Amino acid sequence: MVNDEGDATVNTKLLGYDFYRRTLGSPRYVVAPMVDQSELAWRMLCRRYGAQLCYSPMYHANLFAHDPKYRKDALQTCAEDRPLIIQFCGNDAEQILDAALLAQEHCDAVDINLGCPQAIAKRGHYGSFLQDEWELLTDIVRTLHEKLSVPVTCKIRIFEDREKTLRYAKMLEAAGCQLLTVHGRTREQKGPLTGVADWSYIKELRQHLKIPMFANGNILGLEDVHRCLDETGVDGVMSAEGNLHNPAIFQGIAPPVWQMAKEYLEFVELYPCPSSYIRGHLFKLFHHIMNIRQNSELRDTLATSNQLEQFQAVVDKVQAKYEPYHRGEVVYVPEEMDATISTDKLELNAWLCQPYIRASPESHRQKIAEKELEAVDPNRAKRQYFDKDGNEISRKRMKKLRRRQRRPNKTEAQVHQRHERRLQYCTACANPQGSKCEFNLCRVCCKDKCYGEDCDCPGHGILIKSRRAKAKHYQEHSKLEENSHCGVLRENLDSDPVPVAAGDVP
Ligand SMILES: Cc1cc2nc3c(=O)[nH]c(=O)nc-3n(C[C@H](O)[C@H](O)[C@H](O)COP(=O)(O)O)c2cc1C
Repeated sequence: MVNDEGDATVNTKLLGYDFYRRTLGSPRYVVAPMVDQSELAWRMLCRRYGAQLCYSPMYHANLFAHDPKYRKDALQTCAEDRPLIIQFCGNDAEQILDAALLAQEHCDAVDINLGCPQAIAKRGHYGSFLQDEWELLTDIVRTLHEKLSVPVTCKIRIFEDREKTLRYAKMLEAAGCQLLTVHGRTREQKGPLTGVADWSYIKELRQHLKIPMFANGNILGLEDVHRCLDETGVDGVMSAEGNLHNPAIFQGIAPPVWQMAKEYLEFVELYPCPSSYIRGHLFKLFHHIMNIRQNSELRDTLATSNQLEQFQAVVDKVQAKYEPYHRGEVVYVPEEMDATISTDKLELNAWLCQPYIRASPESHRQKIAEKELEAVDPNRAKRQYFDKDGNEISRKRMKKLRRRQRRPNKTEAQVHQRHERRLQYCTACANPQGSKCEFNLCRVCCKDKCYGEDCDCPGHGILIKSRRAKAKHYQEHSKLEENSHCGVLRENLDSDPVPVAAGDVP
């Protein structure tokens, strides 16, 4: 394993698919590296519920190499915590190597984080902010590949440019990367602009690379995992947010949140971790419950808890309140959501582990636009809505689009495709066109046209011309009947009032 100079040689370690199959055991279900969230206690819970490989949170190579306390906390693991990949960030080959040499006997591979898009990564010059420094990356990956006794792996984001993404991945493979995780989003897709990951890039890389690959992004349930495996041809699928909301995601079940929380806290008793991690996990698990207006006190209690007993008490309260509904002993009347937190009105089955569906980047842009307009003209802002192409649309239409985007298991492309199929714009304004309109207009413009040009649109049910003709007919043929019919006529017209102009019905 180790040569005369103390260096591990590449000849003695398993590489590529041998490493994937024999060392890792061909995992398909992978828990992502998550700062402050993929700690030992959580990993153990996930393994119990079907995770076949876990990543550690990302560690700073420099701190790990030089701060014994940081390293001791980071290396918290146990015999059952395998297979395990430990992830580092850094921008210096020797520094990362120093850290990795100290970690290698506690894990099955060392991963380099090349995907982090956060401002802190920009300041520290690591993660996705290295994705244009191919010489440096070659140096880092090659050094680890040559000097470690375990394989080196990488986690990347895509470039918008497909061809560049492929060259990037090939460069890492050529430098010695033995397994590549591809997060199908660009560096710019983060925070409220996260949006949907594009698996087609991952599929393309899979067709050109020889090393094993994991796909990451858009995994909200087990059906997504299998769809992703089928669509991209990758070897495994990695989940982060979906896993935090449902640690049993890889078993395709939705257990009650208190069950997962209790089991997690039992692992925390065995493998302690900072209270901030625990709070983070419980807030994620209880996301849907904590959004309910009546639970605001519970939310405050959890926010200020920092002892294991306090966390257990919160879990007990959640269980006491929701278990009778879960058992069917009491009929659940959906509760009202806190409007300051969620745009949904009611929450259904909030006590079951379920994914959190992020708002789309379009609705985020919409909110920003509304705020900006509000600042200029408070009355106008409330009336302005835009679709993803920037066209102004009605409030009703906007609500419909938002509802569609919140529907689980639909990629943005699918939602958009359906929307495109049905949605044509009015030729006179940016509102949606009536699907049967004679003049390719929205209802309002169509009505204006029919009034102004004395015509009918049966598609919209706007029959101005016919009604006026009918009115004239009555006027001309029965002076006597006119008054009695006029009332009926008016009644008929009320649903679609025709302005009474000179020469029209009096
Ligand atoms: C709480 C949290 C912490 C994360 N920490 C890391 C990390 O340490 N290293 C890393 O490469 N990615 C990290 N990520 C990104 C995820 O690994 C993953 O790439 C991203 O969330 C997309 O996957 P998802 O759609 O399944 O959430 C983190 C994500 C979350 C939500």
